[in-house]
Amino acid sequence: MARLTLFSRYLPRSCPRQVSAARRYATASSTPDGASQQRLDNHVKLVEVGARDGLQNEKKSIPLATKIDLIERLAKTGLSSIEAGAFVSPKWVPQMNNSGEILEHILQHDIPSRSPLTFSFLAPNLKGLDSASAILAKHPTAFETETQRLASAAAEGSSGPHKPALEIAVFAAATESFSQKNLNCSVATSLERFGEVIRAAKDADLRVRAYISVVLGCPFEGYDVNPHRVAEIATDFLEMGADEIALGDTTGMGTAPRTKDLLNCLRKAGIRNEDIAMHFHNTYGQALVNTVVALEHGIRTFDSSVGGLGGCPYSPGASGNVATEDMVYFLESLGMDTGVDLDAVADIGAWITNEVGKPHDSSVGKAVLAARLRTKEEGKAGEA
Ligand SMILES: CC(C)(COP(=O)([O-])OP(=O)([O-])OC[C@H]1O[C@@H](n2cnc3c(N)ncnc32)[C@H](O)[C@@H]1OP(=O)([O-])[O-])[C@@H](O)C(=O)NCCC(=O)NCCSC(=O)C[C@@](C)(O)CC(=O)[O-]
Repeated sequence: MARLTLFSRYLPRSCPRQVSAARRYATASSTPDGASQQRLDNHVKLVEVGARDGLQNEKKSIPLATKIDLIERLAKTGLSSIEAGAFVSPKWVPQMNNSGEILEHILQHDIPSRSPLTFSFLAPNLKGLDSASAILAKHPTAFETETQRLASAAAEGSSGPHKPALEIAVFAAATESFSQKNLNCSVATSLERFGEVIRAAKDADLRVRAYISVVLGCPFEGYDVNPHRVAEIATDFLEMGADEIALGDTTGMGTAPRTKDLLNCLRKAGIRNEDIAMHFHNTYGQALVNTVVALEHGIRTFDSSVGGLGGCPYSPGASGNVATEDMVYFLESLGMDTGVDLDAVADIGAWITNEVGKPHDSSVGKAVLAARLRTKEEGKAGEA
């Protein structure tokens, strides 16, 4: 395993309060015998969120064909988890309005990929889950349930074509102000609704991801987000049956010391690293530094967005998620294995940012493409 010592001398502040140690939950990341499935070695799982988080704020309607093309291109790069859409109110997020057609497409076509795929869709309430479930019901054998996905993953040498697995994602906030703006309700009300969604999704044997937004800074309440509140919400989600907690640094306000503090708080609350994913936005350019902190802590699942697509409607000037290209290059330079083809992702980043008319926001992506062009030109000059 790669040795990461950059922040090993950093001493976190003490965590003054813990959530009840008596709380109990078992997530689907546990095998029946209790052994953790996640390999805490040098493998890092990247969750590609460009097609949902990356595109949801675009004002101009992006054609369905472009979204499907993006998802299919990403699937060929070695990325195994792809967030593909959101069953949210079209009045709130019009760009996600054709998520049902995207799900239909995924279920009706064999999407070529290097590894078994999981596609994730957001659902803010039972109405959203019902819309997704109605489509799944039309194609009951076209996808793997969570039980089937775990069995396939456990099967030695399982190769050949795989049906995709489906995941439902719910999303609460760590602050009341953000919850009101994003979900039009309090955190407590949102958790009640998400409890219903999670129960129904688990009854349908679907994997559930639970986001908590603004964990390291809120556009309305500032930097001082209470890490204990984050730990409480994460614990609530796990008790409801969520399989994974995705910690959203929505505004990119997170810093290395506060990332460390937050993760220590979650650890003291009994939340396991293998149940946590980090979702960093790069607005302040801190995403890779915070990634090192999380890696040192033992986290091995990170979200990213091809080309650095994205933004936050409530954070003026917010840039997108950390770019997938930057994450692949950075993680592999540390000796970690992502399984993702950097060249292929760099091509997709250039293509989709051009399609959407956004600046290409991946330093690594641009550098890879420039280096490739230079090599080609030198080759031509050599031949002449
Ligand atoms: C939660 C609500 C619906 C409440 O919105 P509301 O207005 O309070 O709810 P409502 O129940 O009064 O519904 C309003 C209208 O929306 C419809 N509606 C209601 N639900 C649905 C649904 N599921 N699908 C389709 N339509 C729906 C409903 O039928 C109704 O239509 P009308 O009767 O007026 O014609 C709304 O606030 C909403 O959709 N919010 C989602 C906002 C969103 O998608 N934000 C972005 C995702 S979160 C994120 O990006 C952060 C993350 C995850 O990336 C991590 C990070 O970076 O932090």
